[in-house]
Amino acid sequence: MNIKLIKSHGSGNDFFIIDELSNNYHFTDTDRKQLALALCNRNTALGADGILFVSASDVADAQMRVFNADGSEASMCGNGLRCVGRYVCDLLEKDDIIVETKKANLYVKKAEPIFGEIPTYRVEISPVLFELEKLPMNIGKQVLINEQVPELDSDLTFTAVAVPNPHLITFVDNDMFKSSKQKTLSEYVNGPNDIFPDGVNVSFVKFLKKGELYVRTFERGVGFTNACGTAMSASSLVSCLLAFNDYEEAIDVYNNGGKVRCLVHKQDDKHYGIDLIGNATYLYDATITIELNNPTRVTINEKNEYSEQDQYAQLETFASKYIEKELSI
Ligand SMILES: N[C@@H](CCC[C@H](N)C(=O)O)C(=O)O
Repeated sequence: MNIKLIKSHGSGNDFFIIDELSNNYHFTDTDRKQLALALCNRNTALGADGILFVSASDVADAQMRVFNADGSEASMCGNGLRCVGRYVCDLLEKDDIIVETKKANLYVKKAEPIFGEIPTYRVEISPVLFELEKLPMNIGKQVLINEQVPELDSDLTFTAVAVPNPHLITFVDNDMFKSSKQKTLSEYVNGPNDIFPDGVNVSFVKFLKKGELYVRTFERGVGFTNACGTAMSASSLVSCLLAFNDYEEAIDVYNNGGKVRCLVHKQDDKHYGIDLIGNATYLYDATITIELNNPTRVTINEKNEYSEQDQYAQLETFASKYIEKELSI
């Protein structure tokens, strides 16, 4: 069959958008999994961190489903939601929309750029859940905020939060980014283990100065990515909980693919909301031919490159120089 794709990215976290809303595709979940495994492979196919399937919704303007590169389905994707938000806003000729995701209907709005004239969207990250059973994380506790977990590491302190996909966050110093600790820990908690039976996204975070963080994430179902939107949102929230940053104040989050901005809202002692603001950049569109029952062979019939990445590259350069200076890496 022929499938139309748009290759997009948010902070260099890259995805194929497949529109099931306007095209007459009839995918099963096995097809979606197979498509993710086939198309996201960077050695044998076009390559991406995941696929964002856009479909009709009974309760919102559209529905987004996220499949990671390993074929697993995620409940949310912050960088992906900005890309889907742009796609659906353009399709419906609207400046703001509601997108149905696995666990919540989320507000998305076209926003003022945070760098140059780059297409920018603000997305709601919700719900925010600290109950460890929601991740799930099994360590015989109900919540974990800035505490040691001897089963995981003898020095680091961790916070666990679901937004609603699961995140394990630790604030570290510069040397930690040069060590292999994040890789070893992430591979352990994303392999067969009793603490995180469904795996978890693992972020190492550096507080740079008030209103600025650097976040590096090993994503469940993918590995190290340039950036993870929900991880940067969750890390911003944790930075407010730990009093590094302030609620309702902009937090610029640097990552290996650029920079986003987060705003953390404290509704009361138990309820929080986060806005994630950043680019939604299109790289190309393409039509491919693929057999769903033998998806290893992918033929690209047509590919049109967009020119907007040239402008985005200025933000990438700016962010990487800043990270190099601040972290000496
Ligand atoms: N890159 C995403 C998160 C994608 C899902 C994640 N790998 C998971 O399995 O939870 C983001 O920008 O939030």
